[in-house]
Amino acid sequence: MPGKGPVIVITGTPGTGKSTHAQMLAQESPVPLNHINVGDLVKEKNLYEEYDPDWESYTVDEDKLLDELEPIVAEGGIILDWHTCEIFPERWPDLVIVLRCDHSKLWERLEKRSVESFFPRTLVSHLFPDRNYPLKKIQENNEAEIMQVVLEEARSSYPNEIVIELNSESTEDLESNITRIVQWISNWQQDHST
Ligand SMILES: Nc1ncnc2c1ncn2[C@@H]1O[C@H](COP(=O)(O)OP(=O)(O)O)[C@@H](O)[C@H]1O
Repeated sequence: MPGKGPVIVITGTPGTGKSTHAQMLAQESPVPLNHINVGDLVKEKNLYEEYDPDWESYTVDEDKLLDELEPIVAEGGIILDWHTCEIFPERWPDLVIVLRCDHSKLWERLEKRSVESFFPRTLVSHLFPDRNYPLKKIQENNEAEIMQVVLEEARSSYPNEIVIELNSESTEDLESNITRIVQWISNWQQDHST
C-alpha cells in the first residue's frame, strides 16, 4: 500500500522478539516508522469484546480494531507488532516478518513473565500484576511455535514473496535481522521515489 513509508508487519508467537525488533527497527530505519504494539492498542482503546482473567487474554473486536488501524495504515510508515496477522487485509502490508525461536528458549523467555511457578495463582494477580502470565499460556504458545502456527497463518494470508521467516534466538540474529530489514526499506525507498 503506497504511503510515506512501508507498512511492515512483525509477527510471531509471544516471546519470539517482536517488540524488541520493532523498537530497534524504528530507531534504525532510514524512513520514519511508527511502532504500533497492537496488543497495547487493543487495551488502551478498549477494542475488545471481553477479557478472560484465567487466560489473561482479550477477545479482540476485530471490526473495531480494523477501523482504528485503517487511517493509520493509509498514512504508511508503520510497524504493526502483533502475535497474529491474518486479520490484516492482504492489501495492507508491504512486508510480513515472522520471527521464530527454538521452543526451549522460548519457554525460558515466557517463564520470566510468570511467577506462577513460585506462588499460588490466586496470589499472583494481586502481588505481581506485571508477571501474571499463566503457565497454561506458556504451554499453549510453546506448542504453537512448534507447530509453526503463525508462519502458516502468514503464508496463507499474504503473497509468499512478502513473507519472510527470521530466526530470533540471539543478539547476533537480532542485529542481522535489523540490518536485513533496513536494507529492504532502503530498496523500498528507492523503488518508491519519483
Ligand atoms: N533475538 C533475541 N536474542 C536474545 N533475546 C531476545 C531476542 N529477541 C527477544 N529477546 C528477549 O526475549 C524476551 C521477549 O522479547 P519481546 O520482544 O518482548 O517478544 P514479543 O514482543 O514477541 O512478545 C525479551 O526479554 C527480549 O529481550
